[in-house]
Amino acid sequence: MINIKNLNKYYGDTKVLNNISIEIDSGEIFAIVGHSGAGKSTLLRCINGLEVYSEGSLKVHNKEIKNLSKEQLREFRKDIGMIFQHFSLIQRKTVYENIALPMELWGYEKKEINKKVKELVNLVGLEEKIDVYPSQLSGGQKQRVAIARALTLDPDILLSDEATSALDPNTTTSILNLLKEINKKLNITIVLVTHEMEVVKQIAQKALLLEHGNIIGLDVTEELFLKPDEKMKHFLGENEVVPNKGINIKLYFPKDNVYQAFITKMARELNMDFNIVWGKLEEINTHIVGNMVINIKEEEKQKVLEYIKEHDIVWEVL
Ligand SMILES: Nc1ncnc2c1ncn2[C@@H]1O[C@H](COP(=O)(O)OP(=O)(O)OP(=O)(O)O)[C@@H](O)[C@H]1O
Repeated sequence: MINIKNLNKYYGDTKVLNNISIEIDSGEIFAIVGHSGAGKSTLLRCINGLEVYSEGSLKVHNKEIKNLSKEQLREFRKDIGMIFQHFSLIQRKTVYENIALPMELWGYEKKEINKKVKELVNLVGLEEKIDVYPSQLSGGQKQRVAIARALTLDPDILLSDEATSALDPNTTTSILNLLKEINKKLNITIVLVTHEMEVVKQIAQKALLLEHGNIIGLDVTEELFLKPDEKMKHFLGENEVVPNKGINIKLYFPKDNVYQAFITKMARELNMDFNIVWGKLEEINTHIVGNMVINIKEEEKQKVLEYIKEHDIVWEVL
């Protein structure tokens, strides 16, 4: 649905996106992750034609965005909703009027607007706030209004630029749950930009890691977190401190694997003790994944590795 190939973008002489190639499938929730200044927003804005890219190709529904005329671009943007960190609501308009705005601008009839706004207000759970002004809403409620407004023209893509960055963790979770619901119910592809790993873990099926305009990771979310490479570890700020005596083995537990049972069973069946020196379990996309570092004696290395291999566990010796 969105195909980006060898994309480069410069601001003046500065290259801010370097050789970006990604494919985003229809119905996917795709995260673009990176620290401040990595180029996330620029990439997102290239997708809806708000920024022009210097080199390479960016196709949405097989249309090369840089070849679209002004009029075509206007039509194209109708199919793309966008939400922002600071909601961008109009303060002197009510919730109803804010949501109705895109349809009014496109000249829809009042009756049709009314039907759609009511439907969307219901979807985002703000029926009781329909006639209030943004100043009377919490941050989470404001973002709900912005989401409803982004959906009025029935887009098939929703772009989200740090939409939860101004919200507390509980409100963030409720907004992410709403986005997941919208993704499923309306089959909308969601591309979201964030600097928060928690957001990626909670919602994204695939993620792209950007650093200084370069791709440093691109994978299914579970894979990225399950077995992070050196760049990813650096990115996450993880430093594993392990004993310098004996052998340290890191075990990766993919989804659906019963990690605790494996560890205790291995100890029992091999009749040996080992230390768990490091471990982390997390929920990613509603699956429990994690990794654990065990420390064993040099002479036990072979039998432990044989056991691990038999049980189809991903591992590495540190
Ligand atoms: N209009 C512009 N003109 C010149 N340079 C720009 C412009 N917009 C962004 N930049 C630069 O491009 C780089 C990427 O910016 P971008 O906003 O895409 O990063 P980001 O990852 O979204 O960061 P943040 O989360 O801080 O917004 C930065 O170095 C930024 O200073």
